[in-house]
Amino acid sequence: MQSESKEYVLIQGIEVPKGQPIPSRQEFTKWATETPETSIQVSLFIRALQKFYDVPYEKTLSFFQVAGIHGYPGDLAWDDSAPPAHQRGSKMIYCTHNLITFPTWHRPYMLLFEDLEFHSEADKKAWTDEAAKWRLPYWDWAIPSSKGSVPDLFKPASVNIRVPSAADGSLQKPENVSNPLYKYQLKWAKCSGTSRWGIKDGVPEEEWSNGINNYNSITDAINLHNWYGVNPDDDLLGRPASDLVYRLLRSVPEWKNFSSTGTNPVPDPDKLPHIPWEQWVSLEYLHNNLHGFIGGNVWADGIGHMQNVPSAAFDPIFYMHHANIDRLLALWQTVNPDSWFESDASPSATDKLTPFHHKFASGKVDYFNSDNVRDWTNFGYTYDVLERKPDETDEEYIKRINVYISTTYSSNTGDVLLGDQGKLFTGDLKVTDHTYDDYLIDVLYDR
Ligand SMILES: N[C@@H](CC1=CC(=O)C(=O)C=C1)C(=O)O
Repeated sequence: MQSESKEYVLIQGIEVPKGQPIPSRQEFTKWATETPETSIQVSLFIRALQKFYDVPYEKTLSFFQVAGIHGYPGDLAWDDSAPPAHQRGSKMIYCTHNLITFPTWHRPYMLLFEDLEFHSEADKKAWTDEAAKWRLPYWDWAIPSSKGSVPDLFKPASVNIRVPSAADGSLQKPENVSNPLYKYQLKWAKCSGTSRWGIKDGVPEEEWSNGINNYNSITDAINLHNWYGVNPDDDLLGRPASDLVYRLLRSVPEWKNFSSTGTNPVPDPDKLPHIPWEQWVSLEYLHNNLHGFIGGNVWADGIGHMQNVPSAAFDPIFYMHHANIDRLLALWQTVNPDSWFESDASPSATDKLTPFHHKFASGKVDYFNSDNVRDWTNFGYTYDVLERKPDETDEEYIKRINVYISTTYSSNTGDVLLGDQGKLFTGDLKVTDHTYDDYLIDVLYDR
């Protein structure tokens, strides 16, 4: 990305040197490791994010203004671009919700954040190799092994991070710094620190205005998966996040249904007849639920910035959540390679994704549109789980990704061959287009 005087901020994606593989965004929990103090990339990211926070808010590329693109302050044009055009409360904001451009608008937004982290880190010269490989980590809140817990690196107010090695190559004592992943703090406002499940009904403002986090409430919410809009008789309730990820990626093949709650509206749960989940579960629906689970969505127990569109992007966890939403989009695109906006769709695939500018190969500077961001690998990143094997055909690749989706997310879905539960065909038999792996025993013997 480059910023030129009197010209727009251009979102290009991090450049990959010719002949080098495209680096992958990694899963946050694994990436952060249990000992962040030995990781170069963690150190780079923490330092870069803190520097980003420290940019004065009047600057276009301050964290304050970049986070403000998503929702509030609202009404203001960012980077002298076209003004925001979507109504939220009494204000106009940029982010597209309830529209089929929900997934594609957030793609360049994450690229902008990734670019800014990459370009502003502190010790690039010393650690260039690691810096060149760094991409925005994603937090996979659905991965069954995490049991819904928030990765440790988000939790402490300060962290020990690695410093460059001594001249003889030995590791030096780590440096203790305040942790920018813990919260973002405005310098002037009363409601200054971001909270997760921290702001409660009736509790005096002084107690939460500095920011409060209740991680057990996030884990409980993710595990209780109290999805909104679901009829109590529906078999979706009581299922974990992994189950909804599995259903969405495997059983919602059309873009208009997959992309948005606008074109795939959540029905009134009390109205009969109940509409089967395949007809209303979307990426945006799953994403909305997680905003509530992460931010806090019960006034009596505590709410927080992530549950509210205008304030969500001020919590740094937003970017790891949205990298994961973009990964789910990329996984879905991989297994549904021909699905995209229909020709009469509204908004269309060529409608502009304001305020995000790009310099095209022709040299022209214009806003991105959804077609432009369809292939994410054009923007210098992919995902660890989507790395291709050499010599793999498209067909083998798609099959392998389908197997990855099934083996990672289908536990507890009630699918066929649930060997560990000794049950067969307990799944939703209305879904007919699945293929299933089966056992094959190959016996060789001497006659
Ligand atoms: N219930 C919220 C969920 C939500 C979605 C977001 O995109 C967000 O940033 C924050 C919260 C809404 O749709 O209004």
